[in-house]
This record gives sequence, C-alpha cells and structure tokens, in this order.
Amino acid sequence: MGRRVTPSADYATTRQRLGILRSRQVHAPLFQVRTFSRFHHSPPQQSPDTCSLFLCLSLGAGETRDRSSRRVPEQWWWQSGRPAMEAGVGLALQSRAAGFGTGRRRTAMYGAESRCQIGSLRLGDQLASPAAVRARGTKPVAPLRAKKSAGGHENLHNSVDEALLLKRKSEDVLFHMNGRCIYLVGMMGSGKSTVGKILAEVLGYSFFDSDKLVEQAVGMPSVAQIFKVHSEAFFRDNESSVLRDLSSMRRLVVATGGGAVIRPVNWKNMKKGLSVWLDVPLEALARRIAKVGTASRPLLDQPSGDPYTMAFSKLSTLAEQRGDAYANADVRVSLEEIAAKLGHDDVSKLTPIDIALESLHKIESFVMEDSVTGSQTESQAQWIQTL
Ligand SMILES: Nc1ncnc2c1ncn2[C@@H]1O[C@H](COP(=O)(O)OP(=O)(O)O)[C@@H](O)[C@H]1O
Ligand SMILES: O=C(O)C1=C[C@@H](OP(=O)(O)O)[C@@H](O)[C@H](O)C1
Repeated sequence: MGRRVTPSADYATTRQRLGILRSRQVHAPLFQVRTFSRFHHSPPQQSPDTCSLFLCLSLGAGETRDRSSRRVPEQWWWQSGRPAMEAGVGLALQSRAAGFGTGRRRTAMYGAESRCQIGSLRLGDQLASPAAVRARGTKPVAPLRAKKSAGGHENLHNSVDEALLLKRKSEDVLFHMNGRCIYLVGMMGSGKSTVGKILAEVLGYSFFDSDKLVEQAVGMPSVAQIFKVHSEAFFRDNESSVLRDLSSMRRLVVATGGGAVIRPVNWKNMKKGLSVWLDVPLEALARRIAKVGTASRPLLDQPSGDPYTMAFSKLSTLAEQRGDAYANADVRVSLEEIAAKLGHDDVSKLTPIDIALESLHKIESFVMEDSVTGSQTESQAQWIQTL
C-alpha cells in the first residue's frame, strides 16, 4: 500500500475555490435563463463576475417569445440578442476547429426544434466563469470567439445548428440533473478530458481532471513521475482520495483516470453522481495514443517498438483485466453506435462534438428514466450497498 499524502496547499485552494464556485452557481447563466424564461419579465441581474450573454433566438416563428409563450421585450432582444448570436457562432466555430461533423445530418438524427427558445452562452471570461476553475495543468477550454471559416456560409449554418443542438440538449439534461456530478470513465485516450470539457462548458458545470488533481495533491508534475518515484498503488490511493473529495461537490464534470473503475470504493463515490462510459474500440484508442505518444501514460510507455502496436497490445491486456468494470457506469456511449447512426464507416470520423451530443442524449434518457423509476434498480442498490 502506498503512503497517502496530505493534499498540498494548491489542492486546498482548489477546494476552497470549489466552495466559492458552489455559491457562484446560483448566478450561473443557465439558472438565470431558466428562472427568467419561466417566471420573470424583467432582465435577470448579471453577476458582476460572470460574463454571460442571453441568446434570444426566434426560430421560424417570426417573433421572440419565452417558454411560457410571452413575448420577450424587444429592447432586450436588441441589447442581448446580437452579441449572444456572436457567442453562438463563436461556440460553433470553436467546435468546428475541434473537428465538426455535418450539422444537417445530426439535426435529422436528433430532430430540430422550431419553437422559440431562450438560452444563454457564456463568453470566455476564463477567470470569472465557474467552468474556468480547474486543476492546475488542465488545459482551459479556448475562449469562445468567432473565427472566419473557410467553408463559408453553409459551414457556418451547420456550426450554429450544432452549437444550438448541444446547448438545447444541455438545458433539457440540466433540468433533470439536480446538480449531480458527471463522471466520465473509459480507457486511456477514450476522450474523457476532451468530451468532458465540452460537456462542462455547455452545462455550465466545472471541469476537473482527476489525474491533474492527484498530481497537485502529491506535488508532482506528472502521473508518469508519480508511478516512477512512488508506485501505481500510491497513485491509486491518491486517486481514490481525490474522487472521494470530489463526490461531495455538485455540478462538476470529472474526467477520471482510465483505471479508476477497478476500485469498488471509487464506484461508491462515483455513484453519488452520474457515470458515463466512453466506449471506444481499441484500434482507435491505440491510433490516438500512438499519435500523441505514451510518455504521459506510464502503463503504456514502452522503451522500444512501433507505438501503435505496443499501445494496442497493452490496451488489449488492460481491457481484459478490467473486464466489465466500465459497464458499471450508468450510461454507455459507444462510438461504434454513433458512427453507425451517422453513417460513418469509421469511428475516427466522429468529432468530440458528436460524442458530447450523444452523451447528452444518453444522459437525458437515463435521468428521465431515473426520475420515473425513483432511482437505481434493486440489484444496483444492493450492489452499491456491498461496496
Ligand atoms: N473524437 C476524437 N477524435 C480524434 N481524437 C480525439 C477524439 N477525442 C479525443 N481525441 C484525442 O485523443 C487523445 C486522448 O484524448 P483525451 O481526451 O486526453 O483522453 P482521456 O482523457 O480519456 O485519456 C487526445 O490527443 C485527444 O485530442
Ligand atoms: O488506465 C489507467 O490505469 C490510467 C489512465 C491514466 O488516465 P487517462 O485515462 O486520463 O489517460 C492515468 O490515470 C494513469 O496513467 C493510469
């Protein structure tokens, strides 16, 4: 068993900031929008440290109405609509930079809503926004800003389409989430951090990468170094402490380390929120990892050999050892299934946005069913009791 370390001052600060973050959530744009669109006729107060803009869009109906079909005062529309449209375009273009698929096909897949909607998009005030509070070393989500697209108008429309689909779906999901955290699980390289950041952004949640929090707690710059200087067991003990601490928070998207699923105690903590398994074929994982190198992933790091072959072989062994541990997740997002739905012959054609959107759909189905059936099935509840 490895020695547990006392969390560093940085980690303590992060936790303190999380405390602040929880109170800030009261002013989170989505909350404001919901309140506003349901109950109020006066503009919601913007918190001074939140750079939020309100997106008032009239899709097809010719005038702007809120969800109770009341007309939104025109003045607001002018005050807030235009910059917010730009924010929408910014989000879309940022996503396209991450590699968008075709918006039309996705609109057909998930259905377009034509009624008027009021939503909000946060602009990239990284310091002020709750989503910006993230562990040291975690790459921040790039600020949302419009960029010129080589693809011209059609691309722009597709991008806005996709950004709106994501945003709308996230509002539907939020409605049923009650602030529950989302834990992304899956093999190394399955896209937990990449997709997690998108989900956090659209849900107005904060993103945390558990590997980064362990690095902070231990006071070492990389997981690879923790494995080398201490041991895997030491890393796992700290990973469990981090997950335990995070499980008492709300409104977080957590990208867990690929091996977090092997410890039952981690499941006990992750089951306080909602877990999502990104199920990616091993070939695709090996391709991604070979592309970026294995230095940051000590379990895959090999001194010699073809990077793809070595990664594939080690990932296969790990997948076998981990057996069905990933299948304990509440929701499974299979890249093969998404590719089949979108008519792609290869999962490598899927973008992080495709995967984030499918994750939201799956999460929505789960939370809606959950609210109807009361919560876990009896066998699930019994299983959690045994952990
Ligand atoms: N849908 C995707 N298509 C192609 N590459 C991706 C996709 N999602 C993630 N990646 C890339 O794969 C690598 C691993 O992704 P990451 O999000 O760090 O995975 P994890 O957090 O699960 O280890 C990164 O280089 C990332 O850019
Ligand atoms: O699968 C694993 O056992 C591991 C996955 C890594 O995280 P990512 O899944 O983020 O690469 C990291 O926690 C560590 O290298 C061990």
